[in-house]
Amino acid sequence: MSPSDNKPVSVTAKVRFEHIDKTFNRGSVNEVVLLEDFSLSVREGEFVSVVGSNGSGKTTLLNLLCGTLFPDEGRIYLGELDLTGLKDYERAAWIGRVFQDPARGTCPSLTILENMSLADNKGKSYGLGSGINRRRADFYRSQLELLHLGLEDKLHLPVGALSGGQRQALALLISTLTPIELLVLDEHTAALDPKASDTVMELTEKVVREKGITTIMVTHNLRFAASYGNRILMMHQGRCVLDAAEDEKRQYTITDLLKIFNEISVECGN
Ligand SMILES: Nc1ncnc2c1ncn2[C@@H]1O[C@H](COP(=O)(O)OP(=O)(O)OP(=O)(O)O)[C@@H](O)[C@H]1O
Repeated sequence: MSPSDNKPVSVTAKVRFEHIDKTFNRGSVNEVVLLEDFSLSVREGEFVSVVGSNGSGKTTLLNLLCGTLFPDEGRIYLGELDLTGLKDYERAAWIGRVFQDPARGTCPSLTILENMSLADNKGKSYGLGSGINRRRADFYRSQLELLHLGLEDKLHLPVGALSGGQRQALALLISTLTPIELLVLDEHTAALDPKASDTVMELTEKVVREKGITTIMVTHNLRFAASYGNRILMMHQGRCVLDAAEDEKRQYTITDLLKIFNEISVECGN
């Protein structure tokens, strides 16, 4: 099935997790009962930051959303589209994901132009002769200019020659090159130095705002979670222990978030 066969009738990007159960290694000594009757709804255009303790289930939520994991029970929707049984590649036309490792979003041996051409063809059927779309080079240059990193003059440079920050900025751009409905950011600044992570975070907000993409960002950086986006979720042991949006979210300082985080950890004996 090609993704276009299953395009949602509505273009709303509202995400719904409905009554999700997820247990890893069921029946073994390593069994982890992570999600039980977990439900969550994200409105179209929301930029949600997800924070929480190690092992609280943040990445699992993203994996369930992107189709690299499947729930034991429950359903996951993107707008009207039931994603639950779709494989990751079947969801790729609608969902862009940027990973923690800058090496995962781009191919180092290919040039910036080649990487962008590949991303441009995401979700389309390939025929002989497709590949680098040189007529799109001007469009790629205009997109790269948005980053203000000078990459528009380096279209023929192999991506492996870029710094981690430049590469992550490119991965962000590439993941949003085609008109996706949901952007998933999986600790995408965690491997960068403080300056590069600030730059990538500023670019993230710019790209998300300009393209109006519904975004879910997992981060351990409470400063980013407090400063960016319009909703914050704090996860602990497979549950949302804090969910604040808009004005309520703006009331939370980093100190408040840290306090809640520490209180929850102490309550649970961590
Ligand atoms: N594929 C898997 N197989 C077995 N257990 C898993 C798998 N994926 C996640 N888990 C377990 O589920 C729990 C939640 O993991 P998850 O990676 O979602 O947490 P997280 O909140 O993203 O943590 P971190 O902040 O450390 O990245 C952990 O106990 C983890 O070991």
